[in-house]
Amino acid sequence: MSREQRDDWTESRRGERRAAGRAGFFPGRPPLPDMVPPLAVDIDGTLTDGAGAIDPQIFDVLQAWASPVVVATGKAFPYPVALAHFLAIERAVIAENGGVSLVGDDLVVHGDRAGAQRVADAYRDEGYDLGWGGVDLTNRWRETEVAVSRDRPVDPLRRLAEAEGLEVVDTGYAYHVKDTDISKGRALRSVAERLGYDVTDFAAIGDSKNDAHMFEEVGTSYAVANADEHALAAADHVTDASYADGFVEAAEAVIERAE
Ligand SMILES: O=C(O)COP(=O)(O)O
Ligand SMILES: [Mg+2]
Repeated sequence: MSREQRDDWTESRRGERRAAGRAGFFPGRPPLPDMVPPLAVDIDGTLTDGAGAIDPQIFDVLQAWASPVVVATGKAFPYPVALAHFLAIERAVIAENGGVSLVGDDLVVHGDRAGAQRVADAYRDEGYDLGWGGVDLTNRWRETEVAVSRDRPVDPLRRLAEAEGLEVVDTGYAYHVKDTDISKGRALRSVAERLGYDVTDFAAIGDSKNDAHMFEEVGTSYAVANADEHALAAADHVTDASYADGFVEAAEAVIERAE
């Protein structure tokens, strides 16, 4: 299959799924309206269940969503790209807490890894490892930051990060050593423009501190019930349900407001 054929196939699949979604063909789901806001959605703690696995119920919602869906995560770039690919939704992703963003073939790296790498090297020199075991798939593909397991000491990490003018963000899944001016919110402003929207057109759904900047930028934001204090404080709304159940609840609330 040539690239053009693949892209045509993806476009037609996306059209079929959206048509199915709008016709209410998905189990137990009313038809989705044509005009819904573009959606920015976090992965860990939002599209997952309590054990960290992607919850299949999110597939129908994201595939049928009639406006762009931006997957915005603290994870390294390959993770959201793979999720968008296998969902056959457009490639509009934010990775590394806003350090990298992609819209179609337009890839922007908003930072660099050098400072965070110096922090990681100094942390190791003090006798701490990053906590990911053998092959470090958490950091292997990172270009703008370094993530450390939450079961490792955070005080020396914060001290070393501050000495480099960097910050440590605890997402509930990892400690991220990153530039202070990089965020999902700043990257979403860029992605929205590249998609032809204003960032305030978006609805955003997330669960932790690294989503708070995004919540402050968008038109309406939802924290799922399992969110941390930072996300709960920054969100316009909080769902009753947790994890992916909370995501579906928030998505349905966005739809209701759009009708
Ligand atoms: O990688 C993390 O620490 C959290 O990832 P998330 O932004 O998708 O929740
Ligand atoms: Mg999260």
